[in-house]
Amino acid sequence: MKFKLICIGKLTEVWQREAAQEYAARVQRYFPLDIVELKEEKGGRKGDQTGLLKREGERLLEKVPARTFVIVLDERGRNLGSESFADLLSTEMLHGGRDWCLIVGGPYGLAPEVRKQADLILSLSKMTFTHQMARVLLLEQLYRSCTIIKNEPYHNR
Ligand SMILES: C[S@@+](CC[C@H](N)C(=O)[O-])C[C@H]1O[C@@H](n2cnc3c(N)ncnc32)[C@H](O)[C@@H]1O
Repeated sequence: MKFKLICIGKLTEVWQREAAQEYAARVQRYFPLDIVELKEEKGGRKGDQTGLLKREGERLLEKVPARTFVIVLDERGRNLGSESFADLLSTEMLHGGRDWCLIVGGPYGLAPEVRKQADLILSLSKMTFTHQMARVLLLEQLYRSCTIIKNEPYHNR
């Protein structure tokens, strides 16, 4: 089993890159993780956000491997506790056998066409985070799930 994380936009600050690298390295102790960073489309401030999201979405969907379990990150999605998220991962490992493809949108979110491809639309909170923060939080939750599955002390349950 492996993870592919597809993100729109860069981590602009050093502290964001360091946090993402730290948690990505921790996840990789358990599973291979490929992070693909796609360029943001320009022009959102001029008002054509629908067109921008559509173009971003088309590029993004080209990177989604076939037969993966697709998790789209969106604040309007399903809220899962960390242990439920870990259960989902463990069930997929034991019975599903599919790799996971996780998608974080850009500053203007994600096109409906991307959400339609989701097996799960996952919310980290009802609050909105920057795409950079969402990436870091997701990586931390992936790492946390790995430690929960292995019954390691990080989660302190
Ligand atoms: C700044 S947010 C986009 C906000 C945009 N206005 C929207 O309505 O989706 C950038 C990306 O970060 C992720 N994100 C931000 N907050 C999130 C949350 N609470 N739960 C899950 N993903 C979130 C999503 O993938 C989102 O597309």
